Amino acid sequence: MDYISGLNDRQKEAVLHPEGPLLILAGAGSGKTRVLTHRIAYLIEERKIFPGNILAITFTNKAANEMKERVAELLGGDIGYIWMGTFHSICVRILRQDIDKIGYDRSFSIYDRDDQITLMKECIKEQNLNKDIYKERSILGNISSLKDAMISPDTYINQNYNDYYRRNVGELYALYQKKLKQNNALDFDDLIIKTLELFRADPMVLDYYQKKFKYIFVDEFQDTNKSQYELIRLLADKHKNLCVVGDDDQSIYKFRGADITNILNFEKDFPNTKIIKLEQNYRSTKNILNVANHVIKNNSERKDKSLWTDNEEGNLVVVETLPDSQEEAYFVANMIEKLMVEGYKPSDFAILYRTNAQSRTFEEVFIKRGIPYKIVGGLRFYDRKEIKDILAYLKLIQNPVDDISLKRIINVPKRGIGNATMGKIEQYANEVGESIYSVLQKLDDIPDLSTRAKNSIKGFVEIVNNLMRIKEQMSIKDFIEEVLKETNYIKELEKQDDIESRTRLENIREFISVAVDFEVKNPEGNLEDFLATVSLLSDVDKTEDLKNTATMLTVHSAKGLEFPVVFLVGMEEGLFPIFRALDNESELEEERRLCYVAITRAQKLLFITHAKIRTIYGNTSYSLPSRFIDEIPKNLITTTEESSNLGNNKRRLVNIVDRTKRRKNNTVKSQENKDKVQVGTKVNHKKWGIGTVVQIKNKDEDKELVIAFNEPIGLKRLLLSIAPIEIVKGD
Ligand SMILES: Nc1ncnc2c1ncn2[C@@H]1O[C@H](COP(=O)(O)OP(=O)(O)OP(=O)(O)O)[C@@H](O)[C@H]1O
Ligand SMILES: [Mg+2]
Repeated sequence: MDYISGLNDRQKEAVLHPEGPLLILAGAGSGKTRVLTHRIAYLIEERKIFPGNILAITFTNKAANEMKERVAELLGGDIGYIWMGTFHSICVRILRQDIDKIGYDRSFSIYDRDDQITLMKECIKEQNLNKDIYKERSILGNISSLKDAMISPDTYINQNYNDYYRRNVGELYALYQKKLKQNNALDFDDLIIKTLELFRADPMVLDYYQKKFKYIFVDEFQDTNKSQYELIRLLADKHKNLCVVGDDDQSIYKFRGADITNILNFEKDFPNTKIIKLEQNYRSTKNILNVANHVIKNNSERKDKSLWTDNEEGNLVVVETLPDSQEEAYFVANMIEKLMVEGYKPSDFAILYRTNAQSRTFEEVFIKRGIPYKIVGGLRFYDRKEIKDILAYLKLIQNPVDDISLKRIINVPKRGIGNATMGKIEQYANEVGESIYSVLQKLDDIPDLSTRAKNSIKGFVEIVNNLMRIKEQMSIKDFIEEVLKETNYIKELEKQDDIESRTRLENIREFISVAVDFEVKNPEGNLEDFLATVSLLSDVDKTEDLKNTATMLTVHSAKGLEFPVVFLVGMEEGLFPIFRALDNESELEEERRLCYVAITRAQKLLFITHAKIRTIYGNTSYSLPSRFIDEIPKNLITTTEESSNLGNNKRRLVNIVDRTKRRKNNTVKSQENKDKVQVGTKVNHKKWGIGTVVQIKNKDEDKELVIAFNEPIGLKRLLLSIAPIEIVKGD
């Protein structure tokens, strides 16, 4: 196959670049990722480079999957031995081999956000610090930045010895690390840091990977932080065949320590770097690109770039004002239905929003309308209780010193092992310096345990020991089913038999299908590999089969992707740009880059919407259109109404919004209908008016609803059976 036909001259030059460092700096949609994939294929096919000598890193799981697909397609098969993935997944692979050299067990657990929070809460308590001042989330944020900048707890404590607060943060950082180690666990930042530590501690290991990776590629280079940069710098140090591609206008992770100076350092660290700039955009219509250019040029901290396209002019960008977020969702749904009649497929559409919380309204409307959709990121599948429970069982079985996982499930389902009992056990474990699971094996040594508690614990230990014994003997799927059976997890849910428990069972089934899917894709993979993969499905980007569904995702997770039709929703001051950026110039510029990323995802059609009234988390407020909308010259935009008035054939497809404009609110009054109340249902209360159900809990035979009414009424708790409410029926 010919890997360079169909590329422009500059792109060809990059693909054919002989040896040595290569930096491709170019705007959105100019074919950076395409060059990268073509170069990989070219090296393998034409230059006969062994695929195992190639390492390619990108930012999200989804982008990594797309890259795999593109390369596999070019090679006419699969990607074979190429190492391709995110920074985190690559590091997990390295650490699984050799982390024992820096004192961890190779079966280490990977802690996600929730695990981290639990652990940090313990640290704050243990240090006797005031939890109103030391908030676990913000401390974890601090620690994460320190890790990115490769600052150790000791260094930080020494640097801030005279600052009471910071010194305590440093102490918490130290304790947190100690506890991670005790649990044989790593958080996401540690995956990078510990890999660096391993390379420093054991030059043989580093040497092995330096020799192995003769060619290294990094996509979205503008978003690598200091420690990630250090990692690739080390790996590329021997062969210096490092090819990085990036766009400073799309740098959107400054808050995570991504640093544009990496691009500058690059030329310093790798002398004789060949720099290639690409200026032709192949993705978007002239109108869309024009809009993007007009927005980004308001940033002062940027190198001027000219990005142009030969593509057709296309439709004007539609900017639509809607009364509230509900109407906004209906507008998008109607538009999608309309465009599907015109021949678009569900998978052509993306709904991009600034914050995950915005997806809820769209989901409800899409479900009602039967529009198939997937949520990337923020899909709380892996955050759901039942999934976390199963994962905790698996993690414990894999890594018995993982106290956090053990504590999560020792009494799930209920086994009569209460907090008091656990307190005694933990205290004893601390005293003797062993893991909880290990002291559970010798219950008689633990003081003050009741016989009843002991019996319950014995039962638990027996189950887990037994599972540990059989885990190698069956497939992952069978093993998970065995775990669910032996622990009575399924039985308890079946006994409960209500909507909640049925949903949970359904999610569990979905989880089992995740395992099946994993086994098909990784016939050699074991439980450990499976857990590593699942743990890496961070909420930034859950990989999913996105074929033939519309995609909902945050702008952050849309990086590098493209869609024929993009709806950029919630374009309001305080939402996008986000509230905290309103009075901070540099954060505002980051928001603008984010907006630029959003606009440049669109290939053919772009709709920008904003609502006049928005309710988020039960708070309703008036919103102004985003300043980014004002930055677009008026002659580049239209509204659906205007474009329908034009009667122009080309713009015909955007003119059927009239029916969105006024949906009638029929109120249906009937007791049976109350069964249909779900989270998100709009109800009319006799006294308080219209509100939205935001939470439903089972309460004895009844259900307790939490309903968000407009200010000043706010949140109210009501019992379903007696609440004087009626469902407000849309359409
Ligand atoms: N020479 C070319 N001829 C035709 N299409 C091209 C060419 N180069 C790139 N494309 C297409 O343009 C689109 C954008 O390319 P690609 O995703 O590689 O851009 P990018 O620079 O990586 O964008 P981003 O900055 O958003 O990551 C893709 O659909 C790609 O296939
Ligand atoms: Mg790209």
